[in-house]
This record gives sequence, structure tokens and C-alpha cells, in this order.
Amino acid sequence: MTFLVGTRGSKLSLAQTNWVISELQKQNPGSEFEIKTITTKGDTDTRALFTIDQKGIFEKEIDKAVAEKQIDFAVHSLKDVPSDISKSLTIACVPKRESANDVLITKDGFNLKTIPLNAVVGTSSLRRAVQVSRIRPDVVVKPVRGNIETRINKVIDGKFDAIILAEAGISRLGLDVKHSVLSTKDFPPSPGQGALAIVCRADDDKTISMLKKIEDKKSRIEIEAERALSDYVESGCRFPVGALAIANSGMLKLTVTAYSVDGKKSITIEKTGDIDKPRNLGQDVGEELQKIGIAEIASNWRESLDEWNKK
Ligand SMILES: NCc1[nH]cc(CCC(=O)O)c1CC(=O)O
Repeated sequence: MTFLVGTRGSKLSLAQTNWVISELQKQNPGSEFEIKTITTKGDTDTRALFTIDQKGIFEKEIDKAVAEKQIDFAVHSLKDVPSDISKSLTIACVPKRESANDVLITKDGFNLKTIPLNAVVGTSSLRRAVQVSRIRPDVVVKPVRGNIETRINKVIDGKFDAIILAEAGISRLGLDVKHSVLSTKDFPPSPGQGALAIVCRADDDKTISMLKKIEDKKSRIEIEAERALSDYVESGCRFPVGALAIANSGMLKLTVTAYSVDGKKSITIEKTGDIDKPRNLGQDVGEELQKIGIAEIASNWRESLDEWNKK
């Protein structure tokens, strides 16, 4: 059988999709796969930054094609998949997660301590903007647009002294670029960062069983806890947070940090829970954040985002 696979046309999305197909072919000899690239709003609307209201800007059109049976499954970066995907679809497979860390990319191999005073740092994430300003309040953070290669070229061309990207993106592309890995303590990542989500129709048992052969249990457990937290916070305060779950030797630990608009205040909660109930852990941490007053420190996120988008 030939499976039709949907993906964005970016180099990263194609690299991810080709990797998934090679892993599937190892476990499903004889299955054929044909890639169909689909343009998403996030690919064309380079003006607008990732504002909170534009959920699924890199996912919606591709999952629509799955739902309408134009393709059999879609390969996404999991962190770009909103929690409220159509009930007719399912994240059938989460393959082995790559690094969840962010990295600082510079032309001359600086790190966050050694980049020059008042350096211009580019990021398309308000979470990263707040995190870098807490450590280096002198640097000037500016929004940066475009796909990974385009952003890196803006550092090489001197338009930015540094940019912040996900380590998973540069490693999947095999990019040999000077970078320093940022700790998940200072830069807790977006929920699901470094993981992939393979989405198909919830009633397509044949495709689901084929995809399940490359499921990574540890990665699934971790992202389920992170997404449950993200669902909870989105439904509550709707602003970006940093979250990382680690499943190790039978234990599941979730660490979440939320920041005030100016980055001066933060709340960090670390909790362990039942490894077989990751969503419960995510919800428990969400409830604890609500109890200790996340709404207050999260107020004005929207105004700040609008301000930031105007830079
Ligand atoms: N839409 C942004 C996006 N979605 C997935 C990745 C990187 C790969 C990943 O996190 O799995 C990126 C780029 C970035 O954050 O640097």
C-alpha cells in the first residue's frame, strides 16, 4: 500500500518527514510512502509573529487534508500542534524526541555570557525574549522572521549578533553552525519542543497500527504531561510558558515556569507524578499555578505581545 504523507515544504519539515518515512520503512517493509507538501498560513504570513491567537498556523491546512482524506497522515513538529485538533483526528505516533533545549546561535561562537554588551538578539518567541532578558537585561531583543536557514543567515550577514532557535531544528537539518546550548533551567522550552507528532484519522486503524511501530513510549509520556499543562494554562490564562517533563526509571517529573510580562517575576513549579497518568500531572501543576496566582503575573501578556510585534 502507498501512504500519502502531508508536510510543510520547509527544509526542516521535509527533513523530519523523510526521517519518519525511513523509520517507518524499517518497521513496515513493503509499505510505500509519497510526500505531499502543503503550504500553511505560517509559511506565507511571515509578517505576523507567533501571536497567541494564531494557533495552528503551521498545522491547520495539513490536518484538514488528513481529515478530508487527501492524505493518510501528517508529520508535524509537536509544539506547533494546538491541543484542540479535530476530534476526527489523532496524534497516532510520537517518535523518539530530540533535544528539547534552545540554542544561542552566533557568528563568532559567543555564548550568553560572552556576547557583546547591548548585542541584538533575534527570536520569534516571546518566551525566549523574556528568558534572555532576565539573564542579559542589556541585550536588545528583536523579532526575527523566516525559516531556520533564513534566520541563521541574518546572523551570518550581521543583521543580528545572535538568534535563539530550538536545538532539534539545527540537529535535524545537520547544520554546522556555531551555537551554545541553553540550559532548560534558564530556558524551559515550549511544551513538546523537540518532539514530532504524526497525525492521522482517528478511525483509520490500518494507518494507526503502521505508525505505532515507531512510537517512543518515554517521549509520548513526557509530551502528554507537557500538553496537559499547556491545555490547562491556555484554557486559563492563554499565555506562553516553559515546560519540560522527564520520564526516568519509573518516575515522571514536570517542571513549569511562567513569567511576568516584564520578566522580573517568575513562578516555577516542579512536581513528580504517576508515570502512567501523565495528563493528571500536567493538570495538577496547572491547578497549582492557578492557586498561587498565575493569572496576576500573566496579565497584560496580550498587550505586551502586540507591543513586541510592532518592533
Ligand atoms: N514553528 C517554530 C518551530 N517549530 C518546531 C521548531 C523546531 C523543532 C522542534 O521544536 O521540534 C521550530 C523552530 C524553533 O523553535 O527554533
